Amino acid sequence: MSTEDIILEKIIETSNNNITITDGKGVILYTNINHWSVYEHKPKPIIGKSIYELQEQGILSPSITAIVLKEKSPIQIMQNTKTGKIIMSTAYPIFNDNGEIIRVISYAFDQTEIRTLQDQYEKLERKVKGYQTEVEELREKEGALYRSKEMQQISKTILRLANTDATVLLLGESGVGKSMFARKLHTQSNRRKEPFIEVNCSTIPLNLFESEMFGYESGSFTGAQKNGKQGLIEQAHNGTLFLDEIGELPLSIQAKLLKVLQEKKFIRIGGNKEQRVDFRLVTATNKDLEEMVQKGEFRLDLYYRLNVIPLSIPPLRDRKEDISLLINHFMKLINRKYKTTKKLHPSTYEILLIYKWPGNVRELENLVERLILTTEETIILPNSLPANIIGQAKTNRDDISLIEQFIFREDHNLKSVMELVEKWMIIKAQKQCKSTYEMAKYLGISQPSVIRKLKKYKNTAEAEENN
Ligand SMILES: Nc1ncnc2c1ncn2[C@@H]1O[C@H](COP(=O)(O)OP(=O)(O)OP(=O)(O)O)[C@@H](O)[C@H]1O
Repeated sequence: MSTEDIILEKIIETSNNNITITDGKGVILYTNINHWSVYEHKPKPIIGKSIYELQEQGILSPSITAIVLKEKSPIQIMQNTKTGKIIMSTAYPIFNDNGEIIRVISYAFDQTEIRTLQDQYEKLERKVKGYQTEVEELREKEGALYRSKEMQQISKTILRLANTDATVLLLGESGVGKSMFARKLHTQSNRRKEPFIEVNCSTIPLNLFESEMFGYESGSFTGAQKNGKQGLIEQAHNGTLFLDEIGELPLSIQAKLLKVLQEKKFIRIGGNKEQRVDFRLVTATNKDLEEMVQKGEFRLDLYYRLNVIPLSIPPLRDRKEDISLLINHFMKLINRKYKTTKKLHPSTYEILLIYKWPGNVRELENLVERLILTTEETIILPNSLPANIIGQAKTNRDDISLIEQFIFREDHNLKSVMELVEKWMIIKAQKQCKSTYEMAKYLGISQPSVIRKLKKYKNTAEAEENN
C-alpha cells in the first residue's frame, strides 16, 4: 500500500460517518466497516463487493453510488435502511480526463437520533402552542384588563393578598369587576386546585338560605333530599367561599355566618355533629355596609370580620384610560365569538369614550355584543347606539376636555386628531366671541378662514346628528 492509501484508509476509518469509495463500476475499494451497522445488523467484510449486489440483497435500497454512476453528478438522498435507521447520504463522482467516472465517494450520516429528537421537538412545540393559545384564551376570559393607575394598584394588591388567607371585602358599583377579582384571588392562591364557591346572596330565597348555606341531614324537612345535602360552606372546604352581594344576607344568617367564621365549625340542619371547615372568605357588595350597620340592617360584628381588607374598585367613568382598552378587547373577543369582522366608526368610538357607563364593564361588554349582533353593516355607525347613550354623549361632549379626548382614543391618526383640535378651538372661540371677526382675531387666522371652518364643522356636526 502506498503512503496515500494508508492515509486515506486512516481518514475513512476514523471518520464518524460511513465513507465508501467505489471504482467506476461500483466495486467497493475502501469503507469503514464499523459504520455499516446502520445497513446491516452484523456487517460482513465487503471490500471488493459490488454495490449492485448489495442493492439486490436489499442492504442498500437504493444505493446512492448506483444513482451517481447513472446520473453522472453529485447526489444527496435520505435512505431508510433495513435496520430502521434514517440516513442522509451524499455521493460525488470523480472523472478522468476522458470524462469517465473512475471513483464514487459517498458519505452516509445517521440522522435517526436527530430525526427522533426533531419529531419530539415538533410534537412538543405543537403542544406548547396549544397550551399558549389556551392560556391566552383563559387570560382573556379571566384576566382583568386595565391601564389606569388605580387598577394597576388594585391588581398588585390582589396578587400580594392572594396567597394569604386574609378576608377581603371588594367594594364598588355593579359591573366594575368585583367577581372577577374574587376569582383572581382564588386562582392566584395556594387553594387554586380546591373549590371556588360563588354565592350570590341576592338570588337565594329567604326560606332556603339556611339550608343552602349549611346543608341538611336526611329527612330534616319536607322536600329535603333523601340523603341530605352538602351546604355551600361545606362545599368550599379547603377552597374559597365568595359571597357576592353580601349586603343582601338576611340578619338571621348573618349571625350564623359570624359563628362559622369565628369557630371554623358548622352543623348541618337537622344534624348534631359539628364539622370543621377551612375556607378563605371573600365578599363583595355595591352597598354602603357602614350605613347599613347604622340603620341596623347589618351586624357590626360581622362587618368588622368582613372588612379586614377592603378594596374599592373605581367605576369605569373614573378610569377613562381603561374604556378604550376594554372596547377593543370586547370587540375582538365578540367578533371572534360570532366569526364577524365588525368595526366601530370613529364617531361611535368617540361617543363610547365619553359615555359615563353607569353599568360599568358589564354594560360595556353587553353593549358591544348587542352592537355586533344587531348591526347589519360592517362599520357600526352612531345611529346604532341606544338613544340614552347618544343623548348623554351630547351633553358630555362639551364638558370633556380636549386632552382627555385624545388620551382616551386609540385613534392616533394625525389628521383626525388635528381636526379634533381645530374643531374644539372653533367651538371655544365661538363661545367666547361675538362675531366672526372677533373669532379670527382670537384664533389668529383670517375671517374667511373662520367662515370656512365654521361651515366645515357645522356640516360634520349635522352629519353626526343625522347618524
Ligand atoms: N378589567 C376588566 N377586564 C376585563 N373584563 C372585565 C374587567 N372588569 C370587569 N370585566 C367583565 O365585566 C363583567 C362584569 O364583571 P363582574 O361580574 O366581575 O362585576 P361585579 O362588580 O362583580 O358586578 P356585580 O356587583 O353586579 O356582581 C364580567 O364579564 C367581567 O369578566
